Amino acid sequence: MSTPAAEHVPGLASADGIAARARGLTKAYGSGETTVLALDAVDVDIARGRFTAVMGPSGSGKSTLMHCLAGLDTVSAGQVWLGDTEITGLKDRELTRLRRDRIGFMFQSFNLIPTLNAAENITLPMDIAGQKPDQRWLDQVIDTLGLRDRLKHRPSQLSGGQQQRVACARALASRPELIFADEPTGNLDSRAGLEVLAFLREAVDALGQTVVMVTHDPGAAAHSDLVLFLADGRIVDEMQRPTAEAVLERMKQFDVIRAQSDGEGGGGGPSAVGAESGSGSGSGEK
Ligand SMILES: Nc1ncnc2c1ncn2[C@@H]1O[C@H](COP(=O)(O)OP(=O)(O)OP(=O)(O)O)[C@@H](O)[C@H]1O
Repeated sequence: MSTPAAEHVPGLASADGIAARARGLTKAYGSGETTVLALDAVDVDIARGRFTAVMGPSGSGKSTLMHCLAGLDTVSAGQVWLGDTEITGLKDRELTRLRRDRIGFMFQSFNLIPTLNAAENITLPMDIAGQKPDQRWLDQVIDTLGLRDRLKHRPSQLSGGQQQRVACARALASRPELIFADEPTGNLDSRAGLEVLAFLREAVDALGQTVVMVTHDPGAAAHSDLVLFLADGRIVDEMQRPTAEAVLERMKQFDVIRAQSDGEGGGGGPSAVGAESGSGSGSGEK
């Protein structure tokens, strides 16, 4: 599936064009000498109706950023909004409800319930919440994902790709404002991975969903509209209309900089990264 051109210019979208926003988002783990600064004053806007990928070296803060944006983790400083709702400062119960009602999640491990069939797995979060699915929407999701003839199958009777499609349908079922996908193709072979990426793309293009995906795979990132590059807890670059080759080239620069800073005895901070970057836009949140 081809990736359509991104019209969105990060940082310039109108307020209602932003699905999630962070300002000065800082997350430290531990205390004293063992403190790890996982996120260092990150400013980011996630555009509504777009597919955003988050990339960066291992330990750069990708999962932490996703968890803080999704209200799965508390922040040390800064503010996070989902739409117009500031989620920093919400109580646990309010956060749980907000996640349940407004966010969909897809993880590397599909997290399907083995004793439930595909249809039951898809609607489980809504059933638990006592919500009735919008049947027309659900039908559209099931047909878009090609799951119609698999609904009565249990996870063990489905291939890995089909299981991930069920997980994708489950994330979409309640028509959430925002879908977070953490390495959604990590456990799949390349063909099944491509299928899932095509469906996420379709969820954005045909169903108008907003997707944020953390990935290590330049080929996966190439399905997005915009790639945000993290290094040492900061967004150091971004690339619109990414191609796998351009993303790979950009990622190689991280390795070069890391090798250089290792050679110098460490200390190559984010400011050392990300000057020129091929197709990077150079604008927006840095
Ligand atoms: N619960 C935790 N306690 C202490 N440190 C943590 C915790 N979670 C993450 N970190 C640290 O925060 C930093 C960012 O971690 P994070 O998992 O967000 O990185 P990542 O980019 O997602 O990495 P990977 O690509 O390896 O999954 C790392 O240095 C990590 O060791």
